[in-house]
Amino acid sequence: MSAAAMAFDGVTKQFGDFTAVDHLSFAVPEGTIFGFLGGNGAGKTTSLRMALDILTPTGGRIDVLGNPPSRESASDIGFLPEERGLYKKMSVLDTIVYFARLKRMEAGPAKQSAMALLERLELADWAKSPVEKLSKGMAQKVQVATALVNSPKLLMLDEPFSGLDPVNQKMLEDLIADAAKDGATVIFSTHVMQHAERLCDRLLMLARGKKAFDGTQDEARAALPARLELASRTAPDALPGVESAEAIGTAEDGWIKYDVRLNSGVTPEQLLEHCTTNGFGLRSFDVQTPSLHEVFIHFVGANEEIER
Ligand SMILES: Nc1ncnc2c1ncn2[C@@H]1O[C@H](COP(=O)(O)OP(=O)(O)OP(=O)(O)O)[C@@H](O)[C@H]1O
Repeated sequence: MSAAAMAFDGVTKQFGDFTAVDHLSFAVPEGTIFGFLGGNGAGKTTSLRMALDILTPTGGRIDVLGNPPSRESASDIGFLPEERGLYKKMSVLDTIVYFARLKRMEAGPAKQSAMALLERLELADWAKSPVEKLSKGMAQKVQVATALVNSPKLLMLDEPFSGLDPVNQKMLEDLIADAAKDGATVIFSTHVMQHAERLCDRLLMLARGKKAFDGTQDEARAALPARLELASRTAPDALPGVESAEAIGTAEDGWIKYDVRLNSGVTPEQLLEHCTTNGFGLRSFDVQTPSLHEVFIHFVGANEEIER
């Protein structure tokens, strides 16, 4: 694995008696898109704030771009906070340039980069307008631009999709994917599985401050018992490795469709091989890939608030 852009090692954060982040360890490999997934109050924002040196951990160690969290690294990091806020009277372009200058960009390149982002975000016509004239979603896109303007090595986006309509969500997904293609490491928090499903190389699932899962999407899916749909003449429930088989419909000529769940650790390939070797007639055999939502429920539980 390549070097880590961020690593937590046994990190805990307590607010009084309440433990918001509980002995959390994970690493974000450089150049990946990494999703922080968890329901409300899971500890996502608290973790990002510790990585940005806004909050100090109660215990454990954090490494960001090879150093402990510090304001010194600010120019290498782009951050979209959960609470959005910009100077209302400042123009859209000046706002983005202001943030670029804070990150030590020269005036010329700052303006160029800001305009390129505004074009990309379809906000170029608003460059001279004060921020207060923008809709909430448009203002959020401007704030995304302030995080991206200096092409930071590490992007941390806290709930970047919330408040955006589907067209703008897609625009932001493309922007995130392109930033990663250009070499940035992107960490974003969300409780909407679809964005994570489309974007993330790796995931961290949090439940009440504790790590519930950390790894790739494939690894997460592989941990779930396999499910498949098959059509056979005989019920498949007695086949080895089958946990349950529910008839879900009849195909022509007496073939019956079944929704089959396998025992943990049994693969669909093993079942198929058994059927072939033992002459168990099959008309169809379709492996069902679990959605990230199902994966989340498996690791974190159905009681956590989450959107599909
Ligand atoms: N400054 C604080 N003082 C006391 N408790 C806090 C503070 N900040 C966060 N918490 C608590 O820590 C827990 C984790 O909060 P956090 O904001 O990190 O969750 P989150 O995963 O980002 O949730 P959400 O999706 O709702 O934003 C919550 O129970 C929250 O009430």
